[in-house]
Amino acid sequence: MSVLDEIIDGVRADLAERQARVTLDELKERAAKAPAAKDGVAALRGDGVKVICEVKRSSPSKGALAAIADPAGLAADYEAGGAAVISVLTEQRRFGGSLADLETVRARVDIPVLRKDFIVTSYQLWEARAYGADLVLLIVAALDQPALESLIERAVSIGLTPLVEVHDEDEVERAVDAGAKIIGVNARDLKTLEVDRGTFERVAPEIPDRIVKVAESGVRGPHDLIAYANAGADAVLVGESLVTGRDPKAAVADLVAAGEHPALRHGRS
Ligand SMILES: O=P(O)(O)OC[C@@H](O)[C@@H](O)c1c[nH]c2ccccc12
Repeated sequence: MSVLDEIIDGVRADLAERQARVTLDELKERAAKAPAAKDGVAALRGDGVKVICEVKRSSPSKGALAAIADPAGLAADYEAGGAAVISVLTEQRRFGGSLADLETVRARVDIPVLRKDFIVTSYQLWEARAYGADLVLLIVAALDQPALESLIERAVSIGLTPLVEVHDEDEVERAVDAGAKIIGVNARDLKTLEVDRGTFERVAPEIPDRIVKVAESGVRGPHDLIAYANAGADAVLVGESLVTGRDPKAAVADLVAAGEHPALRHGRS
Protein backbone atom coordinates (compact mmCIF):
# COMPACT_ATOMS: atom_id res chain seq x y z
CA MET A 1 0.00 0.00 0.00
CA SER A 2 1.41 3.42 -0.94
CA VAL A 3 1.67 6.34 1.51
CA LEU A 4 -1.13 8.02 -0.44
CA ASP A 5 -3.40 4.97 0.04
CA GLU A 6 -2.66 4.95 3.78
CA ILE A 7 -3.41 8.66 4.10
CA ILE A 8 -6.69 8.25 2.23
CA ASP A 9 -7.77 5.34 4.46
CA GLY A 10 -7.37 7.64 7.47
CA VAL A 11 -9.15 10.49 5.69
CA ARG A 12 -12.11 8.21 4.91
CA ALA A 13 -12.34 7.04 8.53
CA ASP A 14 -12.34 10.63 9.85
CA LEU A 15 -14.83 11.63 7.16
CA ALA A 16 -17.26 8.86 8.15
CA GLU A 17 -17.12 10.14 11.71
CA ARG A 18 -17.92 13.73 10.62
CA GLN A 19 -20.68 12.54 8.28
CA ALA A 20 -22.31 10.75 11.22
CA ARG A 21 -22.29 14.02 13.19
CA VAL A 22 -23.14 16.66 10.57
CA THR A 23 -25.68 16.09 7.81
CA LEU A 24 -25.13 17.31 4.27
CA ASP A 25 -28.15 19.59 4.67
CA GLU A 26 -26.58 21.21 7.73
CA LEU A 27 -23.39 21.81 5.78
CA LYS A 28 -25.32 23.30 2.89
CA GLU A 29 -27.10 25.69 5.24
CA ARG A 30 -23.77 26.74 6.69
CA ALA A 31 -22.30 27.15 3.19
CA ALA A 32 -25.22 29.42 2.24
CA LYS A 33 -24.24 31.76 5.08
CA ALA A 34 -20.53 31.79 4.22
CA PRO A 35 -19.11 34.89 2.51
CA ALA A 36 -19.24 34.57 -1.30
CA ALA A 37 -16.29 32.64 -2.73
CA LYS A 38 -13.43 34.72 -4.16
CA ASP A 39 -12.09 34.13 -7.67
CA GLY A 40 -9.13 31.75 -7.33
CA VAL A 41 -8.06 31.96 -10.98
CA ALA A 42 -7.92 35.77 -10.94
CA ALA A 43 -5.78 35.70 -7.78
CA LEU A 44 -3.13 33.57 -9.51
CA ARG A 45 -3.01 35.39 -12.85
CA GLY A 46 -1.32 38.65 -13.76
CA ASP A 47 2.16 40.08 -13.56
CA GLY A 48 4.83 38.39 -11.51
CA VAL A 49 4.94 34.96 -9.95
CA LYS A 50 2.19 34.56 -7.35
CA VAL A 51 3.01 32.97 -4.01
CA ILE A 52 0.63 30.55 -2.27
CA CYS A 53 1.63 30.22 1.39
CA GLU A 54 0.72 27.17 3.42
CA VAL A 55 -0.30 26.67 7.04
CA LYS A 56 1.25 23.26 7.74
CA ARG A 57 2.11 21.81 11.17
CA SER A 58 3.56 18.48 10.15
CA SER A 59 4.03 16.22 7.18
CA PRO A 60 4.30 12.47 6.61
CA SER A 61 7.88 12.85 5.38
CA LYS A 62 9.26 15.18 8.07
CA GLY A 63 6.94 14.70 11.06
CA ALA A 64 6.41 17.80 13.22
CA LEU A 65 7.48 21.04 11.50
CA ALA A 66 5.98 23.82 13.64
CA ALA A 67 3.38 24.01 16.43
CA ILE A 68 1.50 26.99 14.87
CA ALA A 69 -0.57 27.91 17.94
CA ASP A 70 -2.07 30.84 16.01
CA PRO A 71 -2.79 29.81 12.41
CA ALA A 72 -4.73 33.03 11.71
CA GLY A 73 -1.77 35.13 12.89
CA LEU A 74 0.55 33.18 10.59
CA ALA A 75 -1.85 33.66 7.68
CA ALA A 76 -2.03 37.41 8.44
CA ASP A 77 1.79 37.54 8.28
CA TYR A 78 1.69 35.73 4.94
CA GLU A 79 -0.87 38.20 3.62
CA ALA A 80 1.16 41.18 4.87
CA GLY A 81 4.22 39.72 3.10
CA GLY A 82 2.34 39.71 -0.21
CA ALA A 83 0.88 36.19 -0.50
CA ALA A 84 -1.74 35.77 -3.27
CA VAL A 85 -3.53 32.82 -1.65
CA ILE A 86 -3.34 31.03 1.72
CA SER A 87 -3.32 27.22 1.70
CA VAL A 88 -4.63 25.58 4.86
CA LEU A 89 -3.96 21.88 5.41
CA THR A 90 -7.07 20.40 7.02
CA GLU A 91 -5.99 16.75 7.11
CA GLN A 92 -5.62 15.77 10.79
CA ARG A 93 -3.64 12.56 11.12
CA ARG A 94 -0.51 13.30 9.12
CA PHE A 95 -0.57 17.07 8.72
CA GLY A 96 -2.08 18.16 12.05
CA GLY A 97 -4.72 20.38 10.43
CA SER A 98 -8.47 20.88 10.91
CA LEU A 99 -11.53 22.66 9.57
CA ALA A 100 -11.19 24.96 12.60
CA ASP A 101 -7.85 26.14 11.16
CA LEU A 102 -9.57 26.87 7.84
CA GLU A 103 -12.32 28.81 9.57
CA THR A 104 -10.02 30.94 11.71
CA VAL A 105 -7.73 31.74 8.77
CA ARG A 106 -10.73 32.68 6.59
CA ALA A 107 -11.95 35.08 9.26
CA ARG A 108 -8.58 36.89 9.39
CA VAL A 109 -7.45 37.42 5.78
CA ASP A 110 -9.01 39.02 2.70
CA ILE A 111 -7.19 36.99 0.04
CA PRO A 112 -8.53 33.64 -1.25
CA VAL A 113 -8.05 30.55 0.92
CA LEU A 114 -7.40 27.03 -0.36
CA ARG A 115 -8.58 23.93 1.52
CA LYS A 116 -5.68 21.49 1.21
CA ASP A 117 -6.84 17.96 1.93
CA PHE A 118 -7.42 14.60 0.30
CA ILE A 119 -10.85 15.16 -1.19
CA VAL A 120 -12.69 12.03 -2.28
CA THR A 121 -16.37 12.99 -1.95
CA SER A 122 -18.57 16.02 -2.60
CA TYR A 123 -19.35 16.16 1.15
CA GLN A 124 -15.79 17.50 1.61
CA LEU A 125 -16.44 20.19 -1.02
CA TRP A 126 -19.45 21.37 0.96
CA GLU A 127 -17.33 21.37 4.11
CA ALA A 128 -14.73 23.47 2.33
CA ARG A 129 -17.32 26.07 1.34
CA ALA A 130 -19.07 25.94 4.72
CA TYR A 131 -15.79 26.79 6.47
CA GLY A 132 -15.01 29.60 4.02
CA ALA A 133 -12.65 28.11 1.42
CA ASP A 134 -12.47 29.66 -2.06
CA LEU A 135 -10.29 26.98 -3.65
CA VAL A 136 -9.95 23.24 -3.11
CA LEU A 137 -7.15 20.83 -3.92
CA LEU A 138 -8.11 17.80 -6.02
CA ILE A 139 -5.35 15.20 -6.36
CA VAL A 140 -5.49 13.29 -9.66
CA ALA A 141 -3.56 10.31 -8.22
CA ALA A 142 -6.21 9.90 -5.51
CA LEU A 143 -9.21 9.81 -7.88
CA ASP A 144 -10.42 7.78 -10.84
CA GLN A 145 -11.39 9.78 -13.92
CA PRO A 146 -15.18 9.83 -13.35
CA ALA A 147 -14.65 10.94 -9.73
CA LEU A 148 -12.18 13.64 -10.81
CA GLU A 149 -14.61 14.95 -13.43
CA SER A 150 -17.58 15.00 -11.12
CA LEU A 151 -15.67 16.63 -8.24
CA ILE A 152 -14.38 19.39 -10.55
CA GLU A 153 -17.88 19.99 -11.86
CA ARG A 154 -19.41 19.98 -8.39
CA ALA A 155 -16.71 22.25 -6.95
CA VAL A 156 -17.33 24.82 -9.68
CA SER A 157 -21.09 24.64 -9.18
CA ILE A 158 -20.60 25.40 -5.47
CA GLY A 159 -18.42 28.40 -6.36
CA LEU A 160 -15.09 26.76 -5.50
CA THR A 161 -12.04 26.94 -7.78
CA PRO A 162 -10.31 23.57 -8.08
CA LEU A 163 -6.50 23.39 -8.01
CA VAL A 164 -5.90 20.06 -9.72
CA GLU A 165 -2.68 18.37 -8.62
CA VAL A 166 -0.57 16.19 -10.92
CA HIS A 167 2.81 14.52 -10.73
CA ASP A 168 3.46 13.27 -14.28
CA GLU A 169 2.47 13.75 -17.92
CA ASP A 170 -0.38 11.21 -17.89
CA GLU A 171 -1.95 12.99 -14.93
CA VAL A 172 -1.71 16.32 -16.80
CA GLU A 173 -3.72 14.79 -19.62
CA ARG A 174 -6.34 13.56 -17.15
CA ALA A 175 -6.53 16.97 -15.45
CA VAL A 176 -6.91 18.80 -18.77
CA ASP A 177 -9.55 16.33 -20.02
CA ALA A 178 -11.48 16.79 -16.78
CA GLY A 179 -11.61 20.58 -17.29
CA ALA A 180 -8.97 21.90 -14.87
CA LYS A 181 -8.28 25.66 -15.10
CA ILE A 182 -5.46 25.57 -12.56
CA ILE A 183 -2.97 22.71 -12.49
CA GLY A 184 -0.44 22.21 -9.69
CA VAL A 185 2.61 20.07 -10.37
CA ASN A 186 3.74 18.52 -7.09
CA ALA A 187 7.48 17.89 -6.96
CA ARG A 188 6.76 15.38 -4.19
CA ASP A 189 5.59 11.94 -5.26
CA LEU A 190 2.75 11.20 -2.82
CA LYS A 191 3.28 7.47 -3.27
CA THR A 192 6.90 7.51 -2.11
CA LEU A 193 7.19 11.02 -0.55
CA GLU A 194 10.33 11.76 -2.55
CA VAL A 195 10.90 15.29 -3.85
CA ASP A 196 12.30 15.82 -7.35
CA ARG A 197 12.54 19.54 -8.19
CA GLY A 198 12.94 18.64 -11.88
CA THR A 199 9.34 17.38 -12.03
CA PHE A 200 7.82 20.78 -12.87
CA GLU A 201 10.23 21.44 -15.74
CA ARG A 202 9.52 17.99 -17.21
CA VAL A 203 5.75 18.05 -16.86
CA ALA A 204 4.81 21.74 -17.40
CA PRO A 205 5.32 21.74 -21.21
CA GLU A 206 2.34 19.34 -21.43
CA ILE A 207 0.04 21.92 -19.80
CA PRO A 208 -1.80 24.16 -22.29
CA ASP A 209 -1.05 27.92 -22.06
CA ARG A 210 -4.56 28.92 -21.02
CA ILE A 211 -4.24 26.91 -17.79
CA VAL A 212 -2.65 28.50 -14.70
CA LYS A 213 0.47 26.54 -13.69
CA VAL A 214 1.47 26.15 -10.06
CA ALA A 215 4.77 24.61 -8.93
CA GLU A 216 4.23 22.83 -5.60
CA SER A 217 6.73 21.73 -2.94
CA GLY A 218 10.43 22.06 -2.37
CA VAL A 219 10.71 25.87 -2.51
CA ARG A 220 13.49 26.75 -0.04
CA GLY A 221 13.77 30.40 -1.06
CA PRO A 222 13.90 32.87 -3.98
CA HIS A 223 16.37 30.72 -5.91
CA ASP A 224 13.88 27.84 -6.23
CA LEU A 225 11.05 30.25 -7.12
CA ILE A 226 13.17 31.70 -9.94
CA ALA A 227 13.98 28.22 -11.28
CA TYR A 228 10.27 27.30 -11.29
CA ALA A 229 9.37 30.64 -12.90
CA ASN A 230 11.92 30.12 -15.65
CA ALA A 231 10.32 26.73 -16.30
CA GLY A 232 6.95 28.47 -16.78
CA ALA A 233 5.33 28.59 -13.34
CA ASP A 234 2.65 31.27 -12.81
CA ALA A 235 2.66 30.58 -9.06
CA VAL A 236 4.50 28.56 -6.43
CA LEU A 237 3.07 26.83 -3.35
CA VAL A 238 5.32 27.00 -0.29
CA GLY A 239 4.91 25.37 3.12
CA GLU A 240 7.83 23.96 5.04
CA SER A 241 10.41 26.70 4.46
CA LEU A 242 7.90 29.33 5.69
CA VAL A 243 6.63 27.53 8.80
CA THR A 244 10.14 26.54 9.91
CA GLY A 245 11.71 29.94 9.23
CA ARG A 246 12.11 32.71 11.80
CA ASP A 247 10.28 35.48 9.98
CA PRO A 248 7.49 34.21 7.70
CA LYS A 249 6.39 37.70 6.63
CA ALA A 250 9.90 38.67 5.48
CA ALA A 251 10.39 35.28 3.81
CA VAL A 252 7.18 35.72 1.80
CA ALA A 253 8.17 39.29 0.88
CA ASP A 254 11.52 38.00 -0.43
CA LEU A 255 9.74 35.41 -2.57
CA VAL A 256 7.23 37.93 -3.91
CA ALA A 257 10.03 40.40 -4.75
CA ALA A 258 11.95 37.67 -6.61
CA GLY A 259 8.77 36.77 -8.51
CA GLU A 260 8.28 40.37 -9.60
CA HIS A 261 11.78 40.83 -10.98
CA PRO A 262 11.52 42.17 -14.55
CA ALA A 263 14.34 39.92 -15.82
CA LEU A 264 12.27 36.85 -15.06
CA ARG A 265 10.96 35.00 -18.06
CA HIS A 266 7.35 34.77 -17.04
CA GLY A 267 5.07 33.18 -19.61
CA ARG A 268 1.83 35.04 -19.15
CA SER A 269 0.70 38.40 -17.90
O1 LIG B 1 6.26 22.11 2.40
P1 LIG B 1 6.62 22.30 0.96
O2 LIG B 1 7.70 21.40 0.47
O3 LIG B 1 6.90 23.76 0.66
O4 LIG B 1 5.32 21.90 0.09
C1 LIG B 1 4.09 22.59 0.21
C2 LIG B 1 2.99 21.83 -0.55
O5 LIG B 1 3.35 21.76 -1.90
C3 LIG B 1 2.77 20.43 0.03
O6 LIG B 1 2.36 20.58 1.35
C4 LIG B 1 1.73 19.62 -0.74
C5 LIG B 1 1.56 19.61 -2.08
N1 LIG B 1 0.55 18.78 -2.43
C6 LIG B 1 0.03 18.24 -1.33
C7 LIG B 1 -1.03 17.36 -1.16
C8 LIG B 1 -1.38 17.00 0.10
C9 LIG B 1 -0.68 17.47 1.21
C10 LIG B 1 0.39 18.35 1.07
C11 LIG B 1 0.76 18.75 -0.20
